[in-house]
Amino acid sequence: MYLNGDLYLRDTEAEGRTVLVTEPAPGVRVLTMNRPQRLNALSGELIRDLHHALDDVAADEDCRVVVLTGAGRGFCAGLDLFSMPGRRAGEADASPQARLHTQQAIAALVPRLRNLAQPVIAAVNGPAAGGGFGLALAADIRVAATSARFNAAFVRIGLSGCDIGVSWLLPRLIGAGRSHELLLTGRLVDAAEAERLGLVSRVVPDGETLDAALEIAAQITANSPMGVWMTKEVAWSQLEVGSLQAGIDLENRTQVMTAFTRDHTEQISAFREKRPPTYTNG
Ligand SMILES: C/C=C/C(=O)SCCNC(=O)CCNC(=O)[C@H](O)C(C)(C)COP(=O)(O)OP(=O)(O)OC[C@H]1O[C@@H](n2cnc3c(N)ncnc32)[C@H](O)[C@@H]1OP(=O)(O)O
Repeated sequence: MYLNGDLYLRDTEAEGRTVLVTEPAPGVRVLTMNRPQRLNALSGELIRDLHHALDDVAADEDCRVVVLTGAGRGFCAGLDLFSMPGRRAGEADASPQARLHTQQAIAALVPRLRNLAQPVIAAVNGPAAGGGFGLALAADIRVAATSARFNAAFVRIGLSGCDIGVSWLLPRLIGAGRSHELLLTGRLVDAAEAERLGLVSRVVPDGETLDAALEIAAQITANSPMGVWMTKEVAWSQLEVGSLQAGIDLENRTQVMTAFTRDHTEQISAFREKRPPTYTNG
C-alpha cells in the first residue's frame, strides 16, 4: 500500500540494517535510522526499512510510545542525493513513474507517523534536512541536541520548498509568516532558534537526546493506553476542524469513550487509595 512500485534510488552500498529497532524501556520502541556516514539520508533501503518498522510498531500492542532518532551525528539529511540516477554522463534518468513512486513512498512516511496510535517523539540528535525535517515535524513531540539544525532544504536543490507535508505542518507549529520564510529560503535553523520558534519542546546537550525522549516517554506511559491514544487522535484532528464548537464536539465524543474504560475507574481508585494504577488496556 505504501510501497507501490520500485524506488528509483539505487542501494549502492552493502549496508546492514538501515533501521534499528530497540526496546530500551517497557512499552517504548526506538527506531534508529542507521546510515551515519550519510547523516541517515533516505536511500531506497532506508525508506523501505522505515515503512516495515512502522508496520511492526503499528501491529505491536505492547508498544505505547515510538521514538525516532538517527545514528551518529545526524538525524536525517533527507533524500539521498548520491543514490539518485541520471546525474552522471551517459546514465539514464529514472522514469516519471519511478520518481512518482519514490516521492509517494517518502511522503507517505509523514501521515504514517501522524496516524500511528502511539505518540511519536523525534529525538533530533543532529541535522534534520528536507525529508528529515518532514519526519521530525510529523512527530508529536521534538527534543533536539545542541548541535541539531533544521531546514526545508527542498528549495535549495531546485525543488518546490513545499514537500512531504512540511508546508502543512510548519505553519501550524510556528505560524504562517515564519513558515513562509523557512520554506522560501531553506535556511538552516539552529537548535536555540528552533526552541525559540516553538519547533522543539526542549534542547539538551549532545548525546542526551535519547535520554530526554525516554524521560518524556516514561511520563506518557505512566498514563492509561486509551487516554493517551485518544489524546493523540483528538489533538491532531483538532488541527483540521473548523470551529471551536466542532472541536468541543470531537472532544466530547472521545471523552465519553474514555470515561467508560476500566483504566479510568482504576486510576480514580488508585488516586483515592494513594497507590500506582495497574492498567488492563480496557
Ligand atoms: C522527498 C524528499 C526530498 C528531500 O529531502 S530534498 C533535500 C535533500 N537534502 C539536502 O539537500 C540536504 C543536503 N545536506 C546538507 O545540506 C548538509 O549535509 C547538512 C546541512 C544536512 C549537514 O551539513 P554538515 O553538518 O556540514 O555535514 P556535511 O559535511 O554536509 O555532510 C556529512 C556527510 O553526509 C553526506 N550527506 C549529507 N547530506 C546528504 C544527502 N542528502 N544525501 C547523501 N549524502 C549526504 C555528505 O555528502 C557528507 O559526506 P562526506 O563526509 O563523504 O563528504
